[in-house]
Order: sequence, then structure tokens, then C-alpha cells
Amino acid sequence: MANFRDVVNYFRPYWKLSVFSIAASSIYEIFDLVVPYAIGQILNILSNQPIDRPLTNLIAGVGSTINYPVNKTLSFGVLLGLIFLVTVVRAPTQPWLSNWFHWDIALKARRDQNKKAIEKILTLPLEFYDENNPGRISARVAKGITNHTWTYPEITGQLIPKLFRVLGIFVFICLVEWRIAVLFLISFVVILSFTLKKLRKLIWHESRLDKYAEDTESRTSELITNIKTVKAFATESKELKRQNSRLQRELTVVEYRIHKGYVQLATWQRSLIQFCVFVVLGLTLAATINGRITLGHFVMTLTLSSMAYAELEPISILAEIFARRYSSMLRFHEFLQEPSGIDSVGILGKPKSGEGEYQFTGKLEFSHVDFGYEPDRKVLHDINFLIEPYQTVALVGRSGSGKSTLVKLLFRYFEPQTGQILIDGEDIRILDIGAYRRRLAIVHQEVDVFNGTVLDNLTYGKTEATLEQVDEACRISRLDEVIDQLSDGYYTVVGERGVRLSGGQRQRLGIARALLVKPDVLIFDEATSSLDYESERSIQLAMRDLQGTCTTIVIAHRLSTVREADKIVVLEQGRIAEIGNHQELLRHEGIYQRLHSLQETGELLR
Ligand SMILES: Nc1ncnc2c1ncn2[C@@H]1O[C@H](COP(=O)(O)OP(=O)(O)OP(=O)(O)O)[C@@H](O)[C@H]1O
Repeated sequence: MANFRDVVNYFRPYWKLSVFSIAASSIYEIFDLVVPYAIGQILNILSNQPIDRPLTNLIAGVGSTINYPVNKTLSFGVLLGLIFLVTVVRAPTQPWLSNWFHWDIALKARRDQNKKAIEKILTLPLEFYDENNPGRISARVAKGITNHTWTYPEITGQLIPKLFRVLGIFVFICLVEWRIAVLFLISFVVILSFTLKKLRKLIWHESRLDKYAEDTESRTSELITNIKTVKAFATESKELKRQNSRLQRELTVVEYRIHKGYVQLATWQRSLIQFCVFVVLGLTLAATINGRITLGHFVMTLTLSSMAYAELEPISILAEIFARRYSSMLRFHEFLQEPSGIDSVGILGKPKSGEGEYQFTGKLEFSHVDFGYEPDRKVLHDINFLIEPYQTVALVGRSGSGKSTLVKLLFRYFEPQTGQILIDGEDIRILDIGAYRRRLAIVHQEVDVFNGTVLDNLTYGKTEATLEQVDEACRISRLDEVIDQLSDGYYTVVGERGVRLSGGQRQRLGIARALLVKPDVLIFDEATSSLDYESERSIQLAMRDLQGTCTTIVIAHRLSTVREADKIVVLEQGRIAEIGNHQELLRHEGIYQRLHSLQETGELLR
């Protein structure tokens, strides 16, 4: 669980600068108090009353330094000089010594934390993305970082210095009449703690609101992603109604719990403040009439205490703003505290050219592998099979039999609960994960296309590829025919802001992209499913070309794709049911033979 300490630690790398800028801002706030104090003393001189001893000493010191007699003129001169110093002279330095640094720290921390968030996004385990959609994640990160960025200058540049100002006022009043000072302090603490108590409850409602808002944003983002399904099923009005009721729920919390709470708080606060100002006025007047304080001190005390009470409102507004943002800040830290995937160690390391990179023959062995996404529900049971270097092995079986899970284990997205996976005789768990994964390549059924040119997408895994290598990969994957038809060839922009590629075209792009990295193990996960028969046939021919250059694993429902494989592994409910080549399995007259005859008669496997 994230807490206040995490919010403070967000700015920790800049703590020295932070202490300096808070101190500078606080000193400037205290400088402001010199003005009413000096005016009070001027009033005393004008009404022939004594001035304070420290000031008398200061005036005498100045007189002897400049060799000038101590009189009213010198006293006015010193007091005006003081006022000039703390107002006119300080004015040009204040924005730099305080404001600049607050924003400097906030913006640098924003950069650092954005980097941390991106690192987290890159290293979170895949199951996190199964449970949280992109809208929810990006809203949480963006809101959390924005709120930290705005809050920092407000707290360090305003709230804390204002509290110091109040402390300074207390000291000044204490020097004049301690009884008034004590009353002032008690009333101040009472109002402030009352405010904080109320705010605590409001923070709870704010966090509820944040969760509701996340749900709404997450659904909106899903609607954008799945808009085709929404339109096809004509569920627009149903979706609108559902979102409307979510928005109504948010409004109820924000209006009747949060906003009303803040208005009630302001009502109480204002009444208490006015009452306290009135009491201080009465007490100060009584002290002046009784001759305990001078006229100058009367004016100064009233001015200072009004200044302090006037600060209560901005202080509580700042505290209120902080409260409104606090829960989203905590939710950002909770996101950062999500455990990274087992694969996170070393994954962000920069690939060094050649050094530390692997080269495998591609011999793979699954040895007694058991695995379940949940501890008590196994989806793979005692998987044992060997793939010799450069062999083509097909994984077939009904939907949900565990084919993709096997591949996820091979990529180390997850780890087997028992057993091991070996490559060239070495347990893949002891290998450097980044270097290991760079020797594998996979073509998924849904190929991701990044916003950029075709060439950017092709060379995603190997940016240094030569044009000849790119040409070769496109020729094998039959992407060259597609590129010939594009207006700017390799330089055509595709993806979000460019040309849309069809499913089959994307698959060819995915195949070319995988071929370019010249992997030791190449995996096709339903990679030809979007292709027409002719294209599929040409890819099969391409696969045949690849035979003998790398180990290939093919997951396919269409058995026509796998009949040429050296070995076919048939999975049934997470267990290996049969292993053999096409002819052997047909002769065996088991599951494969049954699936085969279903497809021969035109029925699909699923
Ligand atoms: N992230 C996950 N969390 C929990 N269970 C999962 C997850 N992914 C898959 N499963 C379960 O694991 C089992 C095997 O799924 P897997 O995706 O490996 O099957 P498959 O043979 O590749 O299926 P298909 O041919 O439909 O792609 C299924 O019962 C599925 O519900």
C-alpha cells in the first residue's frame, strides 16, 4: 500500500535543493512581517511613545557608524531603510531564489517519474495487462504525475512558507503581549486541526471518486478499442446508458459528499476565524486601554493577527487541493509498486554490440514441465519433448489445450512450476533474459504495427539491417508484392496515422520482421490464419525455405500448414497426447487423425 512517505520520496533526489528553496520562501514570508512591525514603531515615534529596545540599539548602532546624532530623523531613516530592504530590494530576488527552484524540482521529478512509469510499463508481467486495460493504466499514470507536479510548488512555495509566516507572527505578538499570542496560537491550532480532521474524511471520498472515474475512463477506452464490435451489435445506446449511470454515480459522490463537505468546512472555518479576529481585537484593545501595550503595538498586533487569520483561508484551500489530489498520487505509487515480471531483471539493459549475445543451435527440450496461471489450476501437465536443431515442430490441439502457454513459457513470460526448459542443454532461467529473447522471434496472429513507416516496422528488432536484408525478408514473406503497391514503398507511413494494412498484410509484415533478426528459434503462432489459401501456400513454401536455417515452431489450427513439419506434438487438455510426423500420426489413428479427417471434410478444428 502506498502512503504519504511515497509522495515525499517522489522528490527525494532533490531534497537539498528543496530544503534551500523552502527556507528561502519562508524567509521571504517572514520579511513581510517587518513592514507592519516598522509601521507600528513609526506610529510610536509619532505619538511620542517609546520604541522597542532592539530597534533603539539598532538606531544607536547606525548613528555611531555613520556619525549621526540619534534623533527622530535617524529613527525614521532606519525604519524606512528596513522597509525598503524587505520590499523593494527583495522583490527582484524572490522569483529566482524561491519560485524558480520549486518548479525546477517539480519538472525534473516529473521527468524522472515518467521514466520510472515507462520502465514499469515495460517490465510489468503480461497478466497485469490482462487485468488492466490501457485506458486505466494511462489515466492513472498521467493523473498521478500531473498532480505531483502541480502540488509540489504549491506545498513548498506556498503552504509551508505560509505556516512559517504564522509562526513568525506568533513570535512577534509574543514579544508584545504573550497572553494575546497564546490565544492566537490556540485558536489557530484549533481551526487548523478541525480543518485537517474534516479533510481526512474528504480524502476518503476523493479516493472513492478516483476509483469510479478510473472505471469510467477504462470503459471509455474499451469502447474506443472495441468500437467495431459495439457498432456491429448496435449496442451504442446500451453503452451510453451504462456510462451515464457511472457518471451519475460520480456526480453523486462529487456533489453530495465532496463538494458539500468542502462548503460545510468553509462555513465553519469562516465563522470561527471571524470570531477569533473579534476576540483578539477585544483583548488587544483592552491591553492598550490598560496601558500594557502602546498604540504602535496595538496597530501591529491587529495587523499581524489579521494577516495570520487571512492566511488560514489560503492554507486550507491549499490543503484542500492537496486532499483532492492525494488519492490519485497514492494510486500512481501503487502502480509503481506493482511487482515487475520475473523477466524484469536485466531486460532494460542496453544490448551491447556482440558482447554477451548468445548464438544457439536451437536445440530445445521441455523436461517434465508443469504450469498453471493459478497455483491450483494446472494448464500444462508433465510436458516432455525434444526439438533438434533446425527442426520444424508443430503444436496442434483444440482451443485451450495449452499451445500458446507453451510458447509463453519458452519466452519466459512465465516460469514452469516444476520441470525445466533447456536450450542447447542450458536451463533458460540461467540465461540473460534480454540476450536470450533476442535469439527468438515470434509472429503472432495479431501483428502489432507501430505508428511509423513500413521500414521502421520491419527493422523494429534489427534497426541496423541493410536494405538487401530487408528486401530478402520481404521476398520470403511475400510482403514485396504489398510494398510495390504502396505509394511510398518502404517509406509509406502505416499504423495509427497512416495507411491501414489488412490482416493478411500485417501478418506478412510480422513474418518479414521476424525473419530479419535471423533468430535461432522462430515461432509462428497462428501466423497464417488471416491469409487466403494462395498466400498461405506461399508462406508454407517460405517456411520450407527456412528449413535447415533455424529451429521453427508452428502453432496452427489448419493442419495443411503443419503436415510438412518434422514433428507434430498434439496437445489435449494440457497433456501431450501424441507425437510423430504427419504420416505416423495418421497411421496411429488417434486425435490427430480425427482432426485431420474433420478438416479434410471441410470442417474446422475449432
Ligand atoms: N493469462 C491467463 N490467465 C489465466 N488463464 C489463462 C491465461 N491464458 C490462458 N489461460 C488458460 O490456459 C489454458 C490454455 O490456454 P492457451 O492460450 O495456452 O491455449 P491454446 O491451445 O493456445 O488455445 P488457442 O488455440 O485458442 O489459442 C486455457 O484454459 C486458458 O483459459
